[in-house]
Amino acid sequence: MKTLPIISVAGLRSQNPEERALVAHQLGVACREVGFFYVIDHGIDPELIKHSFNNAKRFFALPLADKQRLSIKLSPHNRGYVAMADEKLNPASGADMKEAFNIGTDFAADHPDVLAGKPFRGVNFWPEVPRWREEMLAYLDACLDLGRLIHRGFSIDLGLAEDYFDAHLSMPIATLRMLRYPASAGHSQREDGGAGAHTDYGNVTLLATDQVAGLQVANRQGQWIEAPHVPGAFVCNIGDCLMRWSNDTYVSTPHRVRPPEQERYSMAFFLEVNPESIVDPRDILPDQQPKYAPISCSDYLAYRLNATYEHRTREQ
Ligand SMILES: O=C(O)CCC(=O)C(=O)O
Ligand SMILES: [Fe+2]
Repeated sequence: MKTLPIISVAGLRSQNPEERALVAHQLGVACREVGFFYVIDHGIDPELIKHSFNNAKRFFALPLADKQRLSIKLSPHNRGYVAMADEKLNPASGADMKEAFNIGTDFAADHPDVLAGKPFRGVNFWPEVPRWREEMLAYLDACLDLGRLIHRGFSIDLGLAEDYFDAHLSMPIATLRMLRYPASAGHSQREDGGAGAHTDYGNVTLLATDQVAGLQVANRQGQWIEAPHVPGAFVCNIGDCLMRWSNDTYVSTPHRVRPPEQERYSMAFFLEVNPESIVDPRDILPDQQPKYAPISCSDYLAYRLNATYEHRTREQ
């Protein structure tokens, strides 16, 4: 495998079940074989994507002190700013030369789940940039709709009721992460210096990239292949939670970002399911011997994030 498959998901919106089944089959093959594919004909307005990239740039251009005031270290709910070299996606390797900003499903400070301190139910941090909040929430919502649609394809492929995941995606943990990788100008020694090799934690990730190369994906032979920018496409990949839920039927695949020649921006939308959803392989594949014990989505995600960020587990 030298290139990633490109899948048009328009057929998932068809009234005709055969057209939906055809796309579901293509998704299923990709999810079993590589866990990575490009999604085209996704229906998200290119203007919205363009505005979102511009907003990400406007955020990263703020003075460091303004960004640090929104630090992820102030949020137990995985929201906020991650400074340059503050994250190691592969702890065995070095620090990632990138900065990031996370927003999630938007909750008011007086929402009952926020007041109750439920995991991942927290307020977002907002930069003081005009129209920023509205536009980024519109983009997050559009990604969420697309994520739900793709899950319909997974359900068909896995032989489940077509709406199987709908109940698990009614109020999911959804994170939009803007990323900026500085230009290395050929100086970096490490191939994984932008982002260390890792698998994603949730169900699916929808990644929008700019035109600067950098993302690499491991193929089954353990070789790193380039995942170049494909105009108008999202890079979509399976995360560990869906791999676990599907008893390893679908695979989450390691990927990394090499230090780009020029400054590079990307936006990753990570979709998990509802925090209280129980991820149990027996529910998806009742005839198989389960390889994993049941776990709630929020417990699984907290366990994975705690391994990535020291600040989450450090004694206060
Ligand atoms: O920026 C990219 O191309 C990939 C980012 C990524 O893999 C991640 O944030 O999980
Ligand atoms: Fe990733």
